Amino acid sequence: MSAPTASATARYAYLGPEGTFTQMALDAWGPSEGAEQRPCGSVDAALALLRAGEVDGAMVPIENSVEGGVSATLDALASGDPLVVVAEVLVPITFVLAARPGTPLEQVRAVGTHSHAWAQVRGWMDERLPDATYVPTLSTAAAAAGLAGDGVRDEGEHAAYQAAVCAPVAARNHGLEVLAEDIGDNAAAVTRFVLVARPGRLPGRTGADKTTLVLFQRDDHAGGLLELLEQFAVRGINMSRLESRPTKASMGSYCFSVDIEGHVLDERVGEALLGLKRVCAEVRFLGSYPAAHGTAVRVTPHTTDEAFAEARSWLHSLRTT
Ligand SMILES: O=C(O)C(=O)Cc1ccccc1
Repeated sequence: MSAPTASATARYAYLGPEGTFTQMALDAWGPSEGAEQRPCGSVDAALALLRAGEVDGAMVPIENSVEGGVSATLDALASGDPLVVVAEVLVPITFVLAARPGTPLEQVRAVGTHSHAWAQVRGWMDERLPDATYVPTLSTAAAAAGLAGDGVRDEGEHAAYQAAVCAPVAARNHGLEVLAEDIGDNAAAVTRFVLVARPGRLPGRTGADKTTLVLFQRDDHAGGLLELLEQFAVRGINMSRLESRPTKASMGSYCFSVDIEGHVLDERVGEALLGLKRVCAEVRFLGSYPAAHGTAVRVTPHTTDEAFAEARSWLHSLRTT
């Protein structure tokens, strides 16, 4: 099937409200003029709309260069009705500290934001607001909205924090004052977002592709993880992410969430999947899609499609003569 492109009539859910980094990723992914954007309060809510068929795709954060994997997304994709990643987007992140107009920095005792944003401004906070406590919110823009009193249930309800860490656009949207700009500890911080769809849209091969898998072991035994990893190693497949997540079935039971370089249509990836299928209790295929960096995967001479085809025809000749 063809690679997905943003379509004017399509409907996309995203981790909202308006002004999140996830919305920036959705805007950066495709020309969304005419396309419907549906902000959702959580990653789970966005994926539920997708599973229910109410939207055609959902943009969600999956990983960032400072804090690692976004557990809510990894877990939601590892269970429930199958979904697949059809595109990835990298967004450079710039954080501001915003407050209701007239709030001096000294009056900030608590700060609201998304857990991944907090992890990226911890150094700045330690230096400038060492006594401030952290109040987790479902997104950075939700923290800004809560501060401004926008969208709160009860008129009298006020946020339990005096400042929010959010994108400059979220501060603007809610009429907040920026107390400090560029407060991220790592200027090179990047977050990776994925566009998820219901299965049935396998993006074409580009030569610079990634495949995402969740691997469930049959049982817990010595060398179990090695057994999974060697399926990639012997076929010259590089991994770009590996995380263990609890399966939630029992204490100590983990599955492995993995990104590898290559497309399911590549022979070496197909062969690795066959190997994994034999040794795993379950292999969940979460899609093959173009890598955002666009750099072609380096393939060693003995793991090209041609090398596999040649070996297969040699075996066939042994069996048929
Ligand atoms: O809360 C947001 O704006 C998001 O899109 C999630 C997030 C939070 C922090 C860094 C990157 C993405």
